[in-house]
Amino acid sequence: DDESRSITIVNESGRRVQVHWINPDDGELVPQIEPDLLNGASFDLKSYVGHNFEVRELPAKNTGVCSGEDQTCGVDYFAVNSNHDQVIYIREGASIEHADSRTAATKSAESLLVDCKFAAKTQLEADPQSALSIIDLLSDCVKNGVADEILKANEEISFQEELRKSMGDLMENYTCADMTLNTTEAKRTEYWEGRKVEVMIDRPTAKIHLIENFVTLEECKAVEERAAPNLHDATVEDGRGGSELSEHRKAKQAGIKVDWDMEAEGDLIASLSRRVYDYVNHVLPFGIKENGQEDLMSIQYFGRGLDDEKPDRYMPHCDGDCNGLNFRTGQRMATIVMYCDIPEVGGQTRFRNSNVHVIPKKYAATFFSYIDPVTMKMDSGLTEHSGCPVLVGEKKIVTQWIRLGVDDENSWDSFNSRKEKSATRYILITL
Ligand SMILES: O=C(O)CCC(=O)C(=O)O
Ligand SMILES: [Fe+2]
Repeated sequence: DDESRSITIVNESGRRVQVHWINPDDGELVPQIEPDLLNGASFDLKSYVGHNFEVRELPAKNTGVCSGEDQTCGVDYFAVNSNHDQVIYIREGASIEHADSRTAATKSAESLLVDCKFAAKTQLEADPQSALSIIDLLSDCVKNGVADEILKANEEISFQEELRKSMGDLMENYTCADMTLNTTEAKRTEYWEGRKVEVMIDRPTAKIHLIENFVTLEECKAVEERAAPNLHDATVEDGRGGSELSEHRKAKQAGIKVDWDMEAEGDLIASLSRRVYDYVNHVLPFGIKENGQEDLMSIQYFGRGLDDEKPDRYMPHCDGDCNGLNFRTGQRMATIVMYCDIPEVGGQTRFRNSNVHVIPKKYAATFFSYIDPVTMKMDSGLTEHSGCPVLVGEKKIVTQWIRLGVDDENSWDSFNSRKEKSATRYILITL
């Protein structure tokens, strides 16, 4: 959980030491490594923020005494803090140096400043009147140093991200096929209007929530009835503003217009749709309205048996932009997938890059958003997701893709038809 930390303990004291956890209830010393930690050795300790430890030097085996001047054994203490990458260095006389992600960052900031300060001082000594240009010199020096550090960190993040994505890619078919895999454990549980909400991912640009009892049997029936006459093969964007059939997305679908005039009379579809926007507005500070939004979408996957080679499925994709760049007005930034019918085999919703695996639960919903409402930057892949192959039974979901920056005058299709216009031009040129 959020409070657990893995701590590396490195013994550089020149002696054997013993490491004890101090039980806060009775002060009892609980050994963490048996029989002791040899000089030059290290081990990883699983602990929690706030836990206290004692490190004690052990007497030398041959002399029976410790290294201190009066032959006393050195003792020191440390507490697990909330930073990551904590390393406890045990130095001479068992004195402790506690390093972590913050001290490492502070150290590199310090060493950066030392060089800049030196340059500024040299300049000041050469020309004591040049205060202004020294400020420039100093700030340029710091700016360049910080930029270099950020660049290095970002380079590392990109490298790790590539690794994680290629592993997710490789794992997709295995994890979909693994019927023993359960829904991933939540980070924490919340409640929304009496419904249990499991928070799976909570990052500035990416949130994934599972909400129980989001939709009712009656609402599911109402959607299914309205969808039935319009069900057709699902399509994907063809990259030129149009749409096309694809192995990427094999399912039936039908758009469902919400009759907002009927909301006051308690129309089932309108009240479901209202709940969708209420939830989005509960999580995100945009005050989203229904005007100009996409229709609700009924998506239905049909199982044709365990050895179907081309089962209904929805291959990994992002619903909106997931390139880490700025949000574009009128585009999607959140999705709610509601589960009406659950297949017997297959049909999990899977977020491969964040290792969130969801076994659909009847009437539950998966909410995810892919925008940082503060910086307006888009997610860079954590909300990429798929609908695993449906092999036995039927999976019927209702999806709402939620856009930002649409209204009656600028409805969602006006943002897409701009692309379609250029697609028409493209076709004319190729003809
Ligand atoms: O079928 C699923 O579980 C995922 C559906 C989906 O990706 C979508 O509707 O955008
Ligand atoms: Fe999707």
